[in-house]
Amino acid sequence: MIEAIGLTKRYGSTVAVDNLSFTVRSGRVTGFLGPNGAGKSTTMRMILGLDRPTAGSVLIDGKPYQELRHPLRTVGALLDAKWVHPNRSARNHLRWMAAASGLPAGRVDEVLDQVGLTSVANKRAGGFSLGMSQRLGIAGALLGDPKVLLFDEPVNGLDPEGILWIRRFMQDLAKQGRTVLVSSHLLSEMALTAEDLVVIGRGRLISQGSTADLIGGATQNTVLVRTPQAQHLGNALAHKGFQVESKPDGSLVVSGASSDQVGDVAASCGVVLHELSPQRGSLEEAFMQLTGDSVEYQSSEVAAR
Ligand SMILES: Nc1ncnc2c1ncn2[C@@H]1O[C@H](COP(=O)(O)OP(=O)(O)OP(=O)(O)O)[C@@H](O)[C@H]1O
Repeated sequence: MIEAIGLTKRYGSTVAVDNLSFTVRSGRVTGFLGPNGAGKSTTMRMILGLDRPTAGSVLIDGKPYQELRHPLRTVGALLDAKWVHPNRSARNHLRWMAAASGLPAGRVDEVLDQVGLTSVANKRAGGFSLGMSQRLGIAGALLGDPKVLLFDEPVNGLDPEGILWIRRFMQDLAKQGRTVLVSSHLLSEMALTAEDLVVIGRGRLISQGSTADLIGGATQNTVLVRTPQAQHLGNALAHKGFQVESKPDGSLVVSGASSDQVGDVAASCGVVLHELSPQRGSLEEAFMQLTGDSVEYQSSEVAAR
């Protein structure tokens, strides 16, 4: 578990992280979201003891990083996948990491296997594709078999296959009971990967909770209906107090009603339905709704909305 309590970081007059409190539970993937400059990387660095909070604290399994008895066996991180010696092989890079951290060399081949790099273990890491570099970075994070894992933008620049691999891998790590915190700009990807979300803006907490609740709370669910008797059904729904919008293609979008309610109204007035589908809001919509005022540099078009 990760617990931030009143976490604050100032760089001169810039408040990068501002009295931030949140909890990241074990056994789930938690997405860490926020507009550019929101303070995600700074928060991750403070979790890892790489930056000292100006005020407040952040605890890993109840302790600040500096007080962990076996830090690398407790928490692993992928912050920058290109952080390798280009001429070292993947295996030697990990051997060097293991030796520097007092971890058993036997872990190296295990983690190479875990991330699917065994066949290229003796190849120069400098020649690796971005996807392979990310896998190597993840292997490094796993060396100490930690219960807590942090990934900063792990899917940036990856192709769909690489993105899918990382998604499944993170979900598997969480299923093993680990705490997995992952920051990403790819919201649709986060909606699929993360069960919980922590959303920040301008260094402050905007929202935290389950992905489903966050999307449900910040967006409106509607029901799309297609029927050859649109006018008749539209009138009946409006009569029931539901809000109905007619689309140019003749379909109806009903707000304030469940698909069951719309179906019941249709049946009660003998209307034939060709489609009845609940429309859920997306994480993109929820994110824009939640972070609208927290974007550091906004285009005038967005700002004017
Ligand atoms: N070492 C530093 N010195 C001064 N200001 C900093 C430093 N590190 C971060 N900042 C500032 O703190 C704020 C938060 O930055 P941070 O990189 O944590 O945000 P982020 O959410 O990770 O952004 P992005 O999504 O763009 O990576 C920004 O205004 C940034 O300019």
